[in-house]
Amino acid sequence: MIRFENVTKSYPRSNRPALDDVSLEIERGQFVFVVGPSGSGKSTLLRLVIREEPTTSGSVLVAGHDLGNLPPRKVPRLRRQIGTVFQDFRLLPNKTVAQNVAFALQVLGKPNRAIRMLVPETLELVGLEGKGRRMPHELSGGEQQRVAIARAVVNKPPILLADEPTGNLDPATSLDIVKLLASINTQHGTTVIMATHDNVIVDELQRRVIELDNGLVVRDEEQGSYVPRPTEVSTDPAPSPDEDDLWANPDPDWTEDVVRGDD
Ligand SMILES: Nc1ncnc2c1ncn2[C@@H]1O[C@H](COP(=O)(O)OP(=O)(O)OP(=O)(O)O)[C@@H](O)[C@H]1O
Repeated sequence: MIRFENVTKSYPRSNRPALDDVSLEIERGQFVFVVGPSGSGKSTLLRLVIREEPTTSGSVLVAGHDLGNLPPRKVPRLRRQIGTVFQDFRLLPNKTVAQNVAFALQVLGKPNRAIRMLVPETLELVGLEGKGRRMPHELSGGEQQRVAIARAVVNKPPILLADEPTGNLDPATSLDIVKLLASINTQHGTTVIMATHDNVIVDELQRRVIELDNGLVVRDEEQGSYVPRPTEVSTDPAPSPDEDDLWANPDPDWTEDVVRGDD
């Protein structure tokens, strides 16, 4: 379903590639942890899957489509197949929980009848039944992340990307959130790729683990754990959070496309 063929990604003004000749394949319905120290390339790997960034060399294929050959007008269609969840929730602060989730369907031009059915169904899936009228600031961090997950999956995308989704949560809440992602994976067959530093979670879930170090895949195990190596923390600054904020900076092509309802 997702294939990286000898993918190298170099950012301008960087003295080493963020991903260096990475080849891997993720089957439909898999749950995969991408682990590694800060700066090892985890977020870059996810960004390439939604074509937020082009590769420098090599190919990324999603459902058989080489993203390097995807015309810009088809990028919105790709992104509709991929839900995204981030560390910082990215909820719309002035909308209720239900409105946050509904908004993801409204921008896709879904009819109100479908929205009225899908929103409560999805809030129940993430354990937020009865909380649809709350505002985001009236929720705990774990609940806010559940809203973000509901928003990401309400359109039933086949792929869900989660970039450090537990980074702002305490250990018990983190485990609950990852168990929710795992249940979405098993119940709905959603392919889940989760970037994380959290070795406790990785050890608990015992799923496939792809470990990156300095842009290289150093380990790929079907059922693995993760032992972080404290000496390998990168000194490069992390990218600013706004750079990959799909919600704050929607791709103009994407917005136009969804407003037209172009399929
Ligand atoms: N937009 C960018 N411009 C320049 N360099 C970047 C950009 N984004 C990432 N990098 C660099 O690419 C490398 C990999 O970064 P990436 O964010 O993919 O790592 P990561 O493993 O997700 O890190 P973290 O766990 O801290 O989020 C780092 O050296 C980083 O500084």
